[in-house]
Formats: sequence, C-alpha cells, structure tokens
Amino acid sequence: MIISFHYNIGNQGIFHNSIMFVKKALFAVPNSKSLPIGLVARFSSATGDIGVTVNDKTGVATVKLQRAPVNSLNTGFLKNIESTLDSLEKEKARGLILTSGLPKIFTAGLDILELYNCTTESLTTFWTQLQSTWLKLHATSFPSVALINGHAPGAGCQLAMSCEYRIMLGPKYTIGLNETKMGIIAPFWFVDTMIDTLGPRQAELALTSGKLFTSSEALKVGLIDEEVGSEEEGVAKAEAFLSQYATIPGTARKLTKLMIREKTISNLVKNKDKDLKNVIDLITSAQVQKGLGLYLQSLKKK
Ligand SMILES: CC/C=C\C/C=C\C/C=C\CC/C=C/CC(=O)SCCNC(=O)CCNC(=O)[C@H](O)C(C)(C)COP(=O)(O)OP(=O)(O)OC[C@H]1O[C@@H](n2cnc3c(N)ncnc32)[C@H](O)[C@@H]1OP(=O)(O)O
Repeated sequence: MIISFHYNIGNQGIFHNSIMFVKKALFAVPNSKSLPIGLVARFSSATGDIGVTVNDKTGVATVKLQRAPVNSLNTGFLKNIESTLDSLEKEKARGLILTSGLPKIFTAGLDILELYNCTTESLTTFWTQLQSTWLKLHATSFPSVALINGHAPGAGCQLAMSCEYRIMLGPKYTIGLNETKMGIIAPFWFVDTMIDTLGPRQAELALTSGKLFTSSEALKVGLIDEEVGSEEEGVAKAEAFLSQYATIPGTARKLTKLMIREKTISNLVKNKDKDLKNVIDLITSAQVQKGLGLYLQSLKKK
C-alpha cells in the first residue's frame, strides 16, 4: 500500500511528520496487520521542484530533482535541495538516493542564466548558496547514492561525485566536468572532488579536455561505480548498497566518511571568500560573458 500526499519542504520536521502521518493513516486502515511492510510516504517541495519519498521500513529517502526542463541549478533550487538535506538530517534518515524525476537529464549543472548578465550581488548570492548546498551534500551523516538517470554535465557531475556511490543508467547519457569546453575553469573544490574520485592522472585528463564520459567510459575510469540497463535495476542496486549500512554503527560510519573527505571540505570552508572572488573575477569578465552568451545561444538553436 502506498500513501501519497504533499508536504511543504519549508516546514520544520517534515520527515518525522510524514512518518507520523503514515503511521496514523496505517492505524486508520482496517486489517492494517495485513499491510505489506515498507510503507512509503511521499511529499514534495512547496514549489514542486523536489519530490521526496521516504521508505518507512528502511528510513531511506529518495530525493527526485524535477525542475523542468533540465534541472538546472539556480539559487532557489539549490536552496530547496539544501533544506531537503537539512530535514533529512534532522529526522535521521538512514540513506539517500539522489535522482531525477525528469526524462533524460539528471541535472544540466549550473543554471547558465545565473552566470550570464549577472551582477556581482546576484552572483555572490548564487555562488554562496552553491557552496553551502554542496558542503551539506558532501558531508551528509547518512550514506548517499546518486542514481544518474540522465545527462550530468558540470555541477550535475559534481553533485553525483559528492554522493558515496554512483549508479548510472546506460548507454545514452554523459557525465563530466565540461567547464574548459565552455572556456571557463572548474572551481578548485570541483577539481578536488574529481581528484578524490578519479585520482590525479585521470582527473587531469578529464578536466583539461572538459570530457563528458559515456556511462561505460565513466565506469572504466571509476567516475561511476555501476552501470545499469533500467531505472528499476538502478533502484534495486542503490537499495542493496544502502542496506549494507543497516548493521554498521552510524557514528563510526559518519566519522570515517568525514575523515576521508575532511581535506576537500576544509579547503573550501577555509577559502570560501577566495573562491567567490575567483568566480566573480572570471565570470564577470567581458570575454567570459561573451562566451557564455554564445554558449546559451548554441543551446537554444538546437
Ligand atoms: C583565476 C581563476 C581561477 C579559478 C576559476 C574559478 C572559478 C570558476 C568559475 C565558475 C565555474 C562555473 C562552473 C560551472 C559548472 C556548470 O555546471 S556549467 C553548466 C554545465 N552544463 C552544461 O553545459 C549543459 C548544457 N546543456 C546541455 O548540454 C543540454 O541542454 C542537455 C544535454 C542538458 C539537455 O539536452 P536536451 O534535452 O536536448 O535539452 P535542450 O538542450 O533543448 O535544453 C532545454 C532548455 O534548457 C536550456 N538549458 C540547458 N542547459 C541549461 C543550463 N545549464 N542552464 C540554463 N539553461 C539550460 C536550453 O537552453 C533550452 O532552453 P530553451 O527551451 O531553448 O529556452
């Protein structure tokens, strides 16, 4: 039995409330003992750009990004992702499956409209939110899986790399940090994350060429952990990955993860202002603005 309802992500304690709601509903159903285990609660953000499903049996939350048309990451969307992660932390989620609710696209990366024709002020708000959302995702207490069911260029790849395990739907989609192809440079914390994932040799090759990997290429270099032929298979693999942690004490797991990620996290925490200054200097330059304009045009012309 599946119970669906909408809930406002902005509300405090959504996870607990959703479970309480489900439990109340369960008790209201006659012969509830015969209900299958693994009751599921669903809710979505106030703007509807994020859908969350919580499995009451495993405590695993599936977070679906669904900001049409391409899940591009603008300030509001990043803020909603961060609030969702905060709620899952607060309610002690046991795991996260991050995926897309849109066909063909995991996320198209940063919303280029936030970079093109921006002001220093708007870029500061946007970039500060991006740093903050990424820090939350990279350091979640609960284990995380990216189920990459579509293209994942730029910051889409960065979000996926910040999850602990990556499962990608093959064979049509691509993933990678493609900044150099656009004439821009990946920020140092994107670079750090890619080095952590691929090692320096493969990261250098990938970053300098702005390579977008097919799923089988990504598997070969270790950018993803598994390639699947269907979403159902992907969900089953993600659940299997997360289920291994059911018997591992949470604090030991979390501290180990943070120990391994500490260098990359603290590099950004200590250098947030420097990072922002780099971004403002680069993005507001006339040359980069011209390039971004042409890139946007090329996307629209397709
Ligand atoms: C000294 C200096 C030191 C250090 C440097 C420091 C800092 C560096 C500074 C900044 C770094 C900036 C980092 C950026 C990371 C990024 O994420 S950049 C974005 C990367 N993403 C892309 O390049 C993706 C582009 N999009 C696509 O390739 C395709 O759209 C995609 C494969 C995703 C989907 O294809 P398809 O299904 O065919 O859809 P369309 O192409 O038709 O797109 C539909 C509409 O969506 C619009 N759109 C697509 N992507 C974006 C986007 N990222 N942002 C905004 N809008 C996007 C597209 O234009 C279409 O719009 P339309 O419907 O025509 O109006």
